[in-house]
Amino acid sequence: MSSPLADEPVEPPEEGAEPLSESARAEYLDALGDAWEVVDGHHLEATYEFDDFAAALAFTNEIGELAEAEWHHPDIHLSWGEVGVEMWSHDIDGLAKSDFVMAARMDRIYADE
Ligand SMILES: C[C@H](O)[C@H](O)[C@H]1CNC2=NC(N)=NC(=O)C2=N1
Repeated sequence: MSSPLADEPVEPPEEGAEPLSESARAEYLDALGDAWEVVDGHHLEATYEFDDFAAALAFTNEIGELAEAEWHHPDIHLSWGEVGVEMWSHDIDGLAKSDFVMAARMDRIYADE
C-alpha cells in the first residue's frame, strides 16, 4: 500500500520559499512509509534492502529515471543488496513537499519490485 503522496505532482518550491517547518515535515513524514526519516531537519534518508547487487542496481536505475523525469534528484548510495537514498531540495537547501512526494514514488517503485 503506497502513500497517497505518490499521486501528488513533483513541483519545485516557489522562488524564495523557506524549507518546511518541523510540523509540516512531521505531517508529511507521517504519510510516508516507515523506511524514511528526517535527518537534522534538512533531508530525508531511507535504506532499501535487496537480495543482491543486480537487484539493487535495477532499483537504482529505476529511481534514476524517475529523478530525470521529474527533474528532482536524490543522492543515491549503491552497494551489494542495499540502496541508500537521501532526498532534499538543493534550491532551498532543505525539505519541500516535492521531496516527500519523491520519497513516496520511490516507495511505490520498491513495493512493485
Ligand atoms: C541544476 C538543476 O536544474 C538543479 O539541480 C535542479 C535539478 N535537480 C534537483 N534536485 C534536487 N534534489 N533539488 C533541486 O533543487 C534540484 N534542482
